[in-house]
Amino acid sequence: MPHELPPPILISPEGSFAWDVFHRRHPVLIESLLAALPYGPEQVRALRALLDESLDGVITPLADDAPDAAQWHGPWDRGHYGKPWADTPFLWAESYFFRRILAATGYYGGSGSGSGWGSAEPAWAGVDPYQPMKDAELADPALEAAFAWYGALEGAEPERRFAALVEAAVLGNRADLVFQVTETVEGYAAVNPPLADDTGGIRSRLLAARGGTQVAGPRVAVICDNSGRELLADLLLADELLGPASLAAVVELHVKPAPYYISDATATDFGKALRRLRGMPAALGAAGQRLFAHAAAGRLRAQTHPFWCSPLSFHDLPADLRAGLDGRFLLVKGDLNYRRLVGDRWWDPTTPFADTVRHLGLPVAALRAAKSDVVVGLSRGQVERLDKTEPDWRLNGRHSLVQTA
Ligand SMILES: O=P(O)(O)OC[C@H]1O[C@](O)(CO)[C@@H](O)[C@@H]1O
Repeated sequence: MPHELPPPILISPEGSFAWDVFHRRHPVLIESLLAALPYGPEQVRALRALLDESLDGVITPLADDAPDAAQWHGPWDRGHYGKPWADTPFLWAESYFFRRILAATGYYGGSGSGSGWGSAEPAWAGVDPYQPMKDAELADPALEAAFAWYGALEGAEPERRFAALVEAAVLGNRADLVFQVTETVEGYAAVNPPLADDTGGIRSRLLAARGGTQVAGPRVAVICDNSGRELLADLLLADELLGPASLAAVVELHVKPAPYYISDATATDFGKALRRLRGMPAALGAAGQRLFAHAAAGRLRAQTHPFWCSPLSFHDLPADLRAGLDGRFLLVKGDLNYRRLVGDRWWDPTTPFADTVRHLGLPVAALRAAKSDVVVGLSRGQVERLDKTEPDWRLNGRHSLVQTA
């Protein structure tokens, strides 16, 4: 049944999760950026000015000569420039904040004054401000032990392998670096069973999509979220999809065209993660080798599109991207992508998942640890119990969802 879209989540009121992200998480984030790379006075000033502006100022547009000004001043403009940040939809404002970090650090060249383009001080151009944090996560020697379970899957039934790999891809989403700016991720053992678990449904849809050929499944488009631990798990899932069960003919990893939300995966991160995996021992390293071969054969592809760094929900997919996704099975990873998939709105959590993704017109699965207010597809009983026993259940990252439609 079609639902009217509920109201969007705004940054205000004070005390809401979105308010907390801007007023508690972002100040810590800006300090971490300043501590991570030796920025000069221009970048330091610009980062601090951005923070001040976002806490109680009005939204300044990008300079007209910013490389993506045409998008931000065109189809992505929702009339928020010149208005107070506090009155702005959370999704738009948070995404724009991350774009403005790139302007402030000079990622697109420029002085860091907020324009981000065309000045004579290009030293930080192309430098990912989050690279030190991403590199530290990928260099962690504990990763081998954290993925040791993978070796034990050898010889396991295909259903069990698939379920374990989906679970790892969901659990990997807990480890994102935005969340860790202010929250702690406990050991995986502390996680609850998923609030919704349609892992079996995903597998049967992929099998069904093989149709009469029985040779290979559909093209699967993974709308990636974080690099590091999450991307390693996603790569192992991709290997499984391309493996003997032939659940996918091709896996496209849709990564971000630029650094975004701290740990979001770019093509650089894809390369680094796959190299890290290939360097691991035994079954993990073998999976890395296979994935390199799949990449060379065109069965594993990293793809990107400017829209993945836009401040909009998937209701606004541009025509060229929508056409490029046609015929794909979408695997949508993570919390931010979930917000963009169903819409960053005050959904009644008992709204059926299928109703919220119908706008896409594509088969889709969402794999996500809950870290924001948006949630759909639960039963009234679940919601009442959680509201009573664990008031921050939507936000604390201890609950996950595996949903498909
Ligand atoms: O990496 P993910 O899973 O998209 O999570 C991003 C995090 O940042 C947020 O956008 C809030 O800052 C939440 O949605 C979530 O806590």
